[in-house]
Amino acid sequence: MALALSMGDPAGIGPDIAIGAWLQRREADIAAFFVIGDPAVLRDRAALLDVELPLIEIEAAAAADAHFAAALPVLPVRCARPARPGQPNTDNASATIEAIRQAVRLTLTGDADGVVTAPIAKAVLYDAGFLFPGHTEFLAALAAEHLRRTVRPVMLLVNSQLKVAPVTIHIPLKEVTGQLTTEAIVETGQIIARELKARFGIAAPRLAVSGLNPHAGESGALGDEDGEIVLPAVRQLRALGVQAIGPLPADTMFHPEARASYDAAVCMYHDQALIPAKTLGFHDGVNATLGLPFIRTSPDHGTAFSLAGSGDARPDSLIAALRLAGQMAAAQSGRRVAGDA
Ligand SMILES: NC(=O)C1=CN([C@@H]2O[C@H](COP(=O)(O)OP(=O)(O)OC[C@H]3O[C@@H](n4cnc5c(N)ncnc54)[C@H](O)[C@@H]3O)[C@@H](O)[C@H]2O)C=CC1
Ligand SMILES: NCC(=O)COP(=O)(O)O
Repeated sequence: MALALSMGDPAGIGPDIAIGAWLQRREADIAAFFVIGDPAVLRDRAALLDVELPLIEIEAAAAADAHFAAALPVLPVRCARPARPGQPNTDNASATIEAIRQAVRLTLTGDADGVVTAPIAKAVLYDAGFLFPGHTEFLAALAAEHLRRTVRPVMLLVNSQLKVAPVTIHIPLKEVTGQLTTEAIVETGQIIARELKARFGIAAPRLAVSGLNPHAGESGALGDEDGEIVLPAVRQLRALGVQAIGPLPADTMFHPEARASYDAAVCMYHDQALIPAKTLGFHDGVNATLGLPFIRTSPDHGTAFSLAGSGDARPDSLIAALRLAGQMAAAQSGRRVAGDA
């Protein structure tokens, strides 16, 4: 079986990095994957990049494995309009979304090993009526439909230096305090601890939980949430058998000695988690969604419209995402795939 790679915004660097990852498939030792997207966009982008791209249109995911060594397999989802690099078009939003849907469907039916997503431009999809803040929340909704229960997705950023997850995800900063609850922190911590064991082979995961306010509230002088919301969550996690410490001041929990004391950091909001993640490992960074009934990884960067078709978009983060998805699939099934140590 192969991994399903949704094409992302066709005007962004998704096509460039998909081509780049396939061209490096041997030296990068990545598991087989197929793109769900528009073959014409990939052909045009390869021509613009001046690279030779053998591409094969497939009718079913099952055909991907057999072709992957010789050609980039593509399960067609065609764009409504020609994709112009760097010029996103809301008319193509439905193809972007359909590619994600198909990747999830094929993974849930067992026809693909996992979902890997190339970047979407959120504002472009919002303009086309997309109701979810990002992939993470959309994938959770698809998972909830499948499982017939609510699903809490956890956005785990992974690079060689750090694993870190925000509890609240894509919400305005002014709404963080209202949405941050002890229950949300506990659920997030439990999901991380469970999946670090199951998917990352960490037998006894240690979590470091950040505070919300400067200096984790400075004993309440700089905010009540650390004592009233975060501390009870850390205590509950410990009572549930999860090794957790905190609330820690977020500004001093990411230096090398601090990072050595935990396996994953749990932060209270998006930038508190993503700034250290992207600063410490932008090009080897992967965004993995935990808490889903399927594997999902993604490069940690966005659509980088100004780089589309330029030849300057590095495929490294996508390669890291494909490798991690391959390793997670192997851990899930107990078999070895490319990318294992
Ligand atoms: N998983 C996803 O679908 C994600 C989507 N986005 C979306 O991407 C759009 C653009 O977001 P930005 O904040 O500008 O972030 P961005 O990651 O697209 O770009 C940030 C900077 O990094 C550079 N960069 C990004 N990827 C690169 C690569 N592979 N090689 C070399 N340089 C690279 C860009 O040129 C830019 O200077 C937004 O609409 C955002 O919502 C952002 C992050 C993740
Ligand atoms: N900042 C990370 C990001 O935007 C990724 O979001 P998602 O589309 O993977 O939910």
